[in-house]
Amino acid sequence: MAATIVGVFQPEMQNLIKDSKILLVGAGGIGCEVLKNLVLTGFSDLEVIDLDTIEVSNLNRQFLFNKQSVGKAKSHVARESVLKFNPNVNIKSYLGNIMDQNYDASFFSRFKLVINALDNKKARAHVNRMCLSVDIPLIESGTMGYSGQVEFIKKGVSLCYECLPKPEPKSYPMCTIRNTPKEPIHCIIWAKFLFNQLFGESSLDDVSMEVNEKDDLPKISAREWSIKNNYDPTKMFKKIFIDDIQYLLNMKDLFKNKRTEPILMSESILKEDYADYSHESDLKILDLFQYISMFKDSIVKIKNKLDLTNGKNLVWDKDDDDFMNFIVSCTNLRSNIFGIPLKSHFDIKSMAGNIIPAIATANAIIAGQIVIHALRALSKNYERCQSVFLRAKPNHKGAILVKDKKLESPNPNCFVCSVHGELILRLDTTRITVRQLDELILKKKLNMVLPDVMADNRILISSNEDDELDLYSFSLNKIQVVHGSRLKVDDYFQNYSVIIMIHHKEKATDEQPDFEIFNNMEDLRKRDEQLIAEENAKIVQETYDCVIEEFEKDDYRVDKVKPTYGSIRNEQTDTDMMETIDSEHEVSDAKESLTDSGDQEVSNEEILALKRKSGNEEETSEPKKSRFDE
Ligand SMILES: Nc1ncnc2c1ncn2[C@@H]1O[C@H](COP(=O)(O)OP(=O)(O)OP(=O)(O)O)[C@@H](O)[C@H]1O
Ligand SMILES: [Zn+2]
Repeated sequence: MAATIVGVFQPEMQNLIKDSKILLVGAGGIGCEVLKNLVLTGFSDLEVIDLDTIEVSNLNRQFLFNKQSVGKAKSHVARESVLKFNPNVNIKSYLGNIMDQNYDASFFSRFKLVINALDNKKARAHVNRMCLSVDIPLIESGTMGYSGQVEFIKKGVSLCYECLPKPEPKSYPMCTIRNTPKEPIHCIIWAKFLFNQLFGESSLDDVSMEVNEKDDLPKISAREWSIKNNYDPTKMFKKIFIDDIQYLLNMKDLFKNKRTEPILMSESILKEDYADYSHESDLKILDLFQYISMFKDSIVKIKNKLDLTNGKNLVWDKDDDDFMNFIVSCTNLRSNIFGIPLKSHFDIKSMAGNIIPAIATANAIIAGQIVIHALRALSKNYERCQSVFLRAKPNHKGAILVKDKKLESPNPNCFVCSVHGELILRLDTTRITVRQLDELILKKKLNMVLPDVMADNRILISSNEDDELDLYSFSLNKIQVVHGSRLKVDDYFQNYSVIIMIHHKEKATDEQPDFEIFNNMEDLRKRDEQLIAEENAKIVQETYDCVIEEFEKDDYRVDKVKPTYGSIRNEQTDTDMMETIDSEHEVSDAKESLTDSGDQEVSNEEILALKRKSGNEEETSEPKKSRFDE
């Protein structure tokens, strides 16, 4: 179109536009906009792939779709819609996962340029590796609310998608999730782990206890127990919300230090009548009996879905109503037990799905910039393909679209695009099994699809189904993978190889991560320093808690310290001050001044110093959010 209008592009560019075959990965919010732009610019040889079908919730911004398209494949409908703008364009559409083996190196090498319009790290990292392997330029993009970003990736010329570490989403200590939740988000995360444990992919994050049905029989996992009991909803309710809680209550030390003890529900609740919830608004908080009914219904419906998969695992999806009902009911039932405020279906869905509203205008701006980058990349004007950022608020020059000064060169230590990729994997070799190495570390964390692993010329993991290795259930040390072992890992599908050096570290507590990955020894050392600092802060905190506990007991009652506090907060009542002290009690901070104080010898000056410190801490402890990824 535009390319055929004389004067819009130089003849050379017109030819490039006409002759370039482009692959678009993703036909969602950004993808629809990009497809329309490409066609209107005059590109006439396009392929588009998306694994999903159209949902009603897509219609507000994915304007190539309408009500009649709901349930149909995004890629096919997007193709049909843009053909109405220009029927002479050659567009091929695929309903499929770009990580599927059909889309191998020979598939990718047919294109002049690939454009990513995806919504998850895993697929982005995979396309990055495929494009590096066949040396095809890639344009990577993403939006989050009003912000967005376009990046150009070319082997040896620019940073690749994995050159720099990506911020990790905020994580919570596993023991808080399993044992001592304090906020609704802890219960939401617990409910998502529970979903995976009962119906999804196995992980290290199991939350429901193993079951010992008879003393003389070995314990079985909650998943095995559920299968044995045919996912009976009443038995499941009793196990998860009564027996598991009783188990926690038996752990005497768990609820010291002002942690809220869970309240055990009486088994008589199991006999209550069904409480309908089907006509309630998503914005309303329901009563306990409605959540019990919702829980039981969701178990039955999800079990039916599980039966249809022929033994495969279910993958949690916020847009599946039964999965969401499971999360909502589990979250609120657990919150109720731990005295945590309940949340509406709407709020829980936003938190569980990490939902930040998608903004059509942000997608449109980013899609426009993608096509500008595409024209520059095709004419090999790489130096002008520096990253462009859409800002939620204007910068000091009043601009919302800002670009980097120059195109960044590749990171020479990148474990993906550098010649000799190496990584250090720190884990407890006595606890991590070969299966966990394969599924959780290589596939889930390092985004591989079909890894093969060798150590000392022995094959440990094979992507070839005919190789019967059967080492999956062994821990790494049992197969002589120990501190100092070097694993050679290849993913021939991604044409990607990396050496993984094993660093053994005993996992002492539940709170420690199951494994950590470092690019080099320097990063590992820095992490150790950080851990030591955190450990010291914890010791100081415990000392502080002891001192305050004594202080609150008798001699140092609030009325006795009033004069000192009164001079700062003279508007406060005694009860206000009691609350102030309590809430500061919770703030974790390094309170060095108290490390060697005697129990009751704490002075008011020291308390004041602590108050100031905890104030500072609160200002800087804002969690950092990860951008553009689920
Ligand atoms: N591995 C993959 N292969 C092919 N397409 C993928 C893959 N992973 C994600 N996608 C597609 O990328 C698109 C991303 O678009 P977008 O971010 O607008 O998500 P959405 O699912 O349409 O919207 P929302 O997540 O907000 O409901 C989706 O259509 C999704 O199906
Ligand atoms: Zn790289």
